[in-house]
Amino acid sequence: MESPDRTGLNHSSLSIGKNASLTLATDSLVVLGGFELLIQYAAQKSKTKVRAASLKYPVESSLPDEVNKFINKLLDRAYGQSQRKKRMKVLVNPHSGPGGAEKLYLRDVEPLLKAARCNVDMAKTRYQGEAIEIAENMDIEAFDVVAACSGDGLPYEVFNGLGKRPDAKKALSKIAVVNIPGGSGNAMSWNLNGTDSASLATLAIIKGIPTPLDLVSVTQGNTRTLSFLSQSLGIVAESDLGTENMRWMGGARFTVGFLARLAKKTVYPCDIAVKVVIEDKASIKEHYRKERASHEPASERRGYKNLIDDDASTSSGTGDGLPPLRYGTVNDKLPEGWELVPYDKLGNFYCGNMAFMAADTNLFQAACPNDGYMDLVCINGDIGRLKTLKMMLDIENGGIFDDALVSYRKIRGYRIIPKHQKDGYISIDGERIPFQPFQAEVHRGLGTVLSKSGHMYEAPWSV
Ligand SMILES: Nc1ncnc2c1ncn2[C@@H]1O[C@H](COP(=O)(O)OP(=O)(O)OP(=O)(O)O)[C@@H](O)[C@H]1O
Repeated sequence: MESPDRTGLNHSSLSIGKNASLTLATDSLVVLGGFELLIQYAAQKSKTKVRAASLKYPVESSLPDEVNKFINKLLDRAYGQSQRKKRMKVLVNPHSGPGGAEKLYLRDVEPLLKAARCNVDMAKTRYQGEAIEIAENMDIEAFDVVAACSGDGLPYEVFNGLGKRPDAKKALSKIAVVNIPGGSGNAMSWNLNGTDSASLATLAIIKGIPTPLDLVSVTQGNTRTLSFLSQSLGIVAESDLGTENMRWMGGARFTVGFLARLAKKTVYPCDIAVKVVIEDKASIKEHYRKERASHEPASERRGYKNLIDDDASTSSGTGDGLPPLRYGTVNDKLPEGWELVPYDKLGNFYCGNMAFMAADTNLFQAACPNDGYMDLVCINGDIGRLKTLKMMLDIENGGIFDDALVSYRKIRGYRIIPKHQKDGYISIDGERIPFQPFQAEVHRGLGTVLSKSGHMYEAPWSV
């Protein structure tokens, strides 16, 4: 306590104008009376752009409690259940996208993160694979989020870096991996932020809700990698990976590549064994509706404890690293009950974990972030060009799920062995892997992302 001096004034208190004073309390500064209230917010500039803006109002109140209550209420409304002042490790791929992700970051992203008082630690990636190292070695206690300002390639590396740690399970559940779209393929952002606009995505992330995400282990040779988006073999993989020379086109390169290959009616013969869980489309619709209506807490959306399955008990494992593989690797003998079936006319094998594969490509209409299943689409390659073109249109208008020529299943694992073809394309999350047999299985809610809804994708076409 400070005692008044000879003038009779208390120096802990300073009058700063009409009805206003500053008071030094034991551990804080109490501002009484007239002062300014600063509100920083995202101003809508166009359909696809928001910008950081601020409003200042003089406040003439001698009741700081009243003002604080108002501020807290405002922030509650703005953030809901989302965490404020997120601590973010931001990785910018300077070579990403047609215009350069770095410029985009400085202009559209950073001012919003600052206005939201996020604690940002930004690094530019210097070479391919660096994001794996950064995620593998980061202090997970110091951050809530790793944000990749890039295409889908960098988030893929971040998941895999977190997966390499001895404390992988904890790291993957504590750190939310998000994408600020800056590449040419921004599927992750379409699914979770509902946009490929960098500024709108940043706003979605600032307000995002932690959401468990199923991750898929892919084994090939002696490697095990984590996939968060998709695995494909056939026309889609080829259209994506076989068109690197058309990168300047941006998203259109995919469609152009697809149409060029379609004209050839190519088939990609394979032997495939699948652990199917839901086989018919009516039951898949039922399952999807249940997921959409379910609001169980995030902690209940991880591991396999709720799944009724003969091999469920061994799935989560007790160690701190990645969960053990329930179905072994591609080098082991086929798991019990699996049967290799020849798909001699396969045109497209596409296994998805998210709903959108690109802008306007909501192929996996029944995909859910953490239902513990992968969605498998198989389409024959010999079905005729007109029908295939109709299918492409169906993807755009939400009719692909019900197309009788499309096989759609909810599965928990598979093995695929390409045959009668020396080389070809296999894509894991848009990255090319060798054209050799591989096996995949899903781990329920192993990873974490931020989403707008907290439990579903931002897809326009559900089932
Ligand atoms: N400085 C760098 N130089 C070269 N490659 C890099 C660099 N930083 C990151 N990369 C690599 O770039 C690849 C593409 O990453 P990104 O996440 O942007 O996905 P993308 O959608 O393929 O991007 P885009 O299609 O726009 O190039 C990743 O494999 C990543 O490791």
